[in-house]
Amino acid sequence: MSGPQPNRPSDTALAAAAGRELATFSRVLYERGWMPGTSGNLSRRGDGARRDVALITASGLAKGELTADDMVAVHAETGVGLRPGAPRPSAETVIHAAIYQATDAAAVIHVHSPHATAVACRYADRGRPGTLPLERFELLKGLGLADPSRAEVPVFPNWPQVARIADEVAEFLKGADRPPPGLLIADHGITVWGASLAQARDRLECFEAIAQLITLGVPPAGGPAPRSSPALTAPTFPGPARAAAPTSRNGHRHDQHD
Ligand SMILES: CSC[C@@H](O)[C@@H](O)C(=O)COP(=O)(O)O
Ligand SMILES: [Zn+2]
Repeated sequence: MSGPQPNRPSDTALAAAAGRELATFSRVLYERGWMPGTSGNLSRRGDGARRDVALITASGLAKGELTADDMVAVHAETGVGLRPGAPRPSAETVIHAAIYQATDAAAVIHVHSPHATAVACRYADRGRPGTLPLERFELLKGLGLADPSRAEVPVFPNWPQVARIADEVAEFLKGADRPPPGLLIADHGITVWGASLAQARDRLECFEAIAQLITLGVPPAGGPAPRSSPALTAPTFPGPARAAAPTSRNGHRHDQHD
């Protein structure tokens, strides 16, 4: 994004390219089922001299059908629209702005992916922000953490006033020492950031895959999963090389070690 401050992203070739990139990522995430209805929003911050500007998806549109003209230029760190009368920016622009203000992020993605949303519902500390500790998961290495063995993922209440969520996000990020690049909103979804849309998307995939394991019964932290967890009972495969393991009356398989 260079040249005069864009009123619409199509005002400059670079802004149009950024708008197309946002539309492409949005369509792919929509097609995964992570942006049902008109949910979800994406933004990308300008480079260099254009760092004060971010392009964000317009509010209330089907996120699988966006074009570059459906992106709105806002002030990156306040979320204030740069052109009155332009399409309305995402209702959650202030959350993106809080992240741009407190981190080095150049892209932010918010989706309602099912597993992250389920985990956000289950681990919410009702009425106040909390954190969900994550340990052990190999995919923590995909989050760019200083210490990939552990992350404390914040979980925020889904206040009806988005500005209140944004204030709590800003407060958390201000006080956190190298926080993970993602946050959960109870009963709502997940927001993830990175140095590019591709990096934010990769991190989002890692968060969602970890959340899927948690919804399958893997404890988020604190040692290995209990052997008795029904969702984690190992499948048995028939074959001549190994006799079937004896089974106790409660149906649990006794492992044989040879
Ligand atoms: C389909 S309602 C979902 C919205 O309330 C919101 O959570 C959301 O993700 C999309 O808001 P938007 O203003 O379109 O960016
Ligand atoms: Zn949302």
